[in-house]
Amino acid sequence: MISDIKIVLASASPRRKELLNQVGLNPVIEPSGIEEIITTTIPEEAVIELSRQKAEDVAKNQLPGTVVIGADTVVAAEGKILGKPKTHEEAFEMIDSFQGKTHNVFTGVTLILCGENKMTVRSFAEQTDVHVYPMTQEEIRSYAEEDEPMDKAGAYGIQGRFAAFIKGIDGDYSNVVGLPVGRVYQELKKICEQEEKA
Ligand SMILES: Cc1cn([C@H]2C[C@H](O)[C@@H](COP(=O)(O)OP(=O)(O)OP(=O)(O)O)O2)c(=O)[nH]c1=O
Repeated sequence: MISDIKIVLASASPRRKELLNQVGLNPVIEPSGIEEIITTTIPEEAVIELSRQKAEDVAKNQLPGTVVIGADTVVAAEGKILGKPKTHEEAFEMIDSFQGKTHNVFTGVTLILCGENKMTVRSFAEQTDVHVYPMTQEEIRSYAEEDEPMDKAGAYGIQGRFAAFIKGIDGDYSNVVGLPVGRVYQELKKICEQEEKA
């Protein structure tokens, strides 16, 4: 049964843990220590690569039967990949680049089932399109000066005050918050079924 699997979440993001808790899963938290360096201009590839690095880093230390989950989220807007802003000024520029427009949020997820001698690895990327209302320069300035944007890809939190500027989305909401939890649950179910057959 899915509730019997030991799940290790290779992430420091409180949102990812909460999303797993929401569907009845209680992961152990072990953030990876990798440095996040993006080496491709294709967002789907970037998030898959980073999610895999995070999961592999943590999977090295696990007992057989454990499933490690790694994830990474970026925003793709106007042909650029946006991670977390380093300064409030950068947060301003990121938001200004997509206000009044539609951008894409990608979360890459890697699940690793640790075995006696081998690791079974599954990765995927999920896309959600986010439509943002036009914002005044003052609205952007005031939001970008807060703490809320600073630990988030694209410099906003759809689950926070930035909801005031969200016109709508196409795709999975939880994917924007950092983990497409429905798809993760379904993948975990498949792993469970395979384990039961083996
Ligand atoms: C776009 C968007 C992103 N985010 C968050 C999700 C991710 O936590 C974060 C992107 O950073 P990530 O590098 O994907 O994750 P993280 O640094 O928080 O955690 P770890 O690397 O340890 O796994 O942005 C929101 O919470 N709301 C949003 O609307």
